[in-house]
Amino acid sequence: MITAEHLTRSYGATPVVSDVSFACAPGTITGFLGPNGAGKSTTLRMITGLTRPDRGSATVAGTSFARLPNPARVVGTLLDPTAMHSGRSGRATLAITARTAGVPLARVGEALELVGLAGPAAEKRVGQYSLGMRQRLGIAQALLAEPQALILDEPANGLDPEGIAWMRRLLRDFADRGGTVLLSSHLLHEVQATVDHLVVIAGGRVAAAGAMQDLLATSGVVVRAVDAGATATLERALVGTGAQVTRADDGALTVDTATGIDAPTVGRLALQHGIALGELRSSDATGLEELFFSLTTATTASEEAA
Ligand SMILES: Nc1ncnc2c1ncn2[C@@H]1O[C@H](COP(=O)(O)OP(=O)(O)OP(=O)(O)O)[C@@H](O)[C@H]1O
Repeated sequence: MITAEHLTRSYGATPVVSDVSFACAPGTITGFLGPNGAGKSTTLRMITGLTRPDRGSATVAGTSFARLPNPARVVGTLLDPTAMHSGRSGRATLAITARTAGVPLARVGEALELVGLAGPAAEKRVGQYSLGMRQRLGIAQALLAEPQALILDEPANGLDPEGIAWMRRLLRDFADRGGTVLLSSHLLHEVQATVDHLVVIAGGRVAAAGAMQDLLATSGVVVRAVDAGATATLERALVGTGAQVTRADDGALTVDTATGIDAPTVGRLALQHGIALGELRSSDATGLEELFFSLTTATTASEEAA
């Protein structure tokens, strides 16, 4: 189990992470999703004891990271693959980690095999590795001491599609054996097929969280007026029916179908108000994309207004 409770951090006067709380259960993969600069790395660094929160706390397996006697055996982390010593080989890098964590050296070969870096690649210096190879080595390092949890910051960075599919299988297998996975990404399509749960962060705050299926269910009908000036009228009319409406920067309104409103109802309402529609569709096909987009832009807009 990984928990974050009210994690809050500012740099100078700028709040970077504000009151972020969530929990990741064993046997699941949680995606921590947000645009660049949303506060993902800062949150993961607070969970892993690298950055001190101004407020709030985090635990892994019931204990704060700093109090874990041998953290590598409890939680494998991949936070910055470019921070590895470039003069050492992949094998030597893992051997040092193994010694530090008290893991038998035989495990190094197994881990290299597991991430597809066995053979000549293992003997190359890390400085000669591509970003994808560094990510694989970082994942080997995280898995080396056979932890029960994994915290990975943008693990798909630099991986090709085959690499992303490989990582997906590896993480699913880890979770199926009871492990807890928390991984961050700024790309929705990267995590969409991988994770069971999502925590969406925007502007340092949790914008949405829950099971993937539940989050998909909160998407609905997307409607857009031809004349941008009519958007506010349309939004008011929709809200007047009790619908929940989110407005994106480009004027598209997403109407939550959970409140019972459907596309024909939205169309009729627009007609009653004399509003010509340029777009009216169900957002099912790209539901999560709409959700991610609307949540992140909505949060940004509300912050600007504050
Ligand atoms: N040590 C620091 N000092 C000052 N500002 C920082 C520091 N670390 C992060 N920030 C700022 O905090 C904000 C959030 O950064 P963070 O790296 O947590 O975001 P992120 O969601 O991981 O983004 P990305 O996807 O680009 O890595 C950014 O505006 C960043 O510039």
